[in-house]
Amino acid sequence: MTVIEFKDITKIYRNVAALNGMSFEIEENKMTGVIGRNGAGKSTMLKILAGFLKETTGEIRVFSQHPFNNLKVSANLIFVDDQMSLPSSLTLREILTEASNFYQNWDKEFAERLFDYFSFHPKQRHNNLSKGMRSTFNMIIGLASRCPITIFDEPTTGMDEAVRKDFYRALLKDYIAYPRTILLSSHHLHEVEDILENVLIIKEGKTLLHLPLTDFKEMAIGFSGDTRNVKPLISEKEVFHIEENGIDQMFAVVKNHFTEVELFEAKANGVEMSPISSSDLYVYLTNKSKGGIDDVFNRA
Ligand SMILES: Nc1ncnc2c1ncn2[C@@H]1O[C@H](COP(=O)(O)OP(=O)(O)OP(=O)(O)O)[C@@H](O)[C@H]1O
Repeated sequence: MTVIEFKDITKIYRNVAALNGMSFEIEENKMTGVIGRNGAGKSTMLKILAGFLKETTGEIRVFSQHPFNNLKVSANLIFVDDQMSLPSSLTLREILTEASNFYQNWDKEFAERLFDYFSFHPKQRHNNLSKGMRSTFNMIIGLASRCPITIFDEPTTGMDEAVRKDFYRALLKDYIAYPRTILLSSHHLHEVEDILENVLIIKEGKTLLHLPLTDFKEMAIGFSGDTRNVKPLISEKEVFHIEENGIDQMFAVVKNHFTEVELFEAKANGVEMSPISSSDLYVYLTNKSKGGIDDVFNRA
């Protein structure tokens, strides 16, 4: 069943177009990674979906309803990010108690176990926590609430390496035990790819790709070798990346629609083939059209 639908959504902030006609659908109880470079529009999209912001144009449905200021949506959705505002007058213990009253699927025992594991003190206050501890505490709320739609927007900001690993592990284990629709945004595909089922890649305010991660991992192939042999192989193919490697040598990353015979012939011509990791492919696909960092150093 589809729980989230975006149809041609735009969002204009004054004169900045953050979303440029974004469309996608999310099925119930899937874990989807929302991946994109800085400024791609991830947070804007997630905030529109959560009902915090209103789209400029387009059609959006969450549980078949328009999410902006919608009670059904807010009662069944949690949005976790590093700016999550929690009452500064309450202690962490009091915040957990309030959360247990608000979220109907709240798992008190699970929240307590996470709270102890991460060594929080019940009398600490949220606004006195370090950046990483705040993210960790917010993560506890996000997990223990077990909302039908759970959104984590860059949840690991400030967390150290060990806590990040614990977070992803806890998220995966809890999702397997209590399946729900989870959206997890990140700039770093490599960090989250082990736990995702689907990936939604956003570029310049639009959906670039939305597919199962396993398909994404097999989507591209790399060819390197003599330019005379590589070029004919990739002509009329979807090319994601090209590098010239010295004189008459090149490396190309292309969509993998090759037959066994084509690959056999390429190998016979001395072309080397390599798998492309999903994080490398993501970087190639989301590179800016203006060229690379080297161009900054090349004065005309
Ligand atoms: N409140 C705002 N007012 C004006 N422009 C905004 C506002 N919020 C976001 N933008 C702009 O909209 C675009 C998309 O921003 P958004 O925060 O959604 O991207 P993002 O993919 O989440 O980025 P990051 O990964 O850096 O957090 C950017 O150009 C940003 O500058």
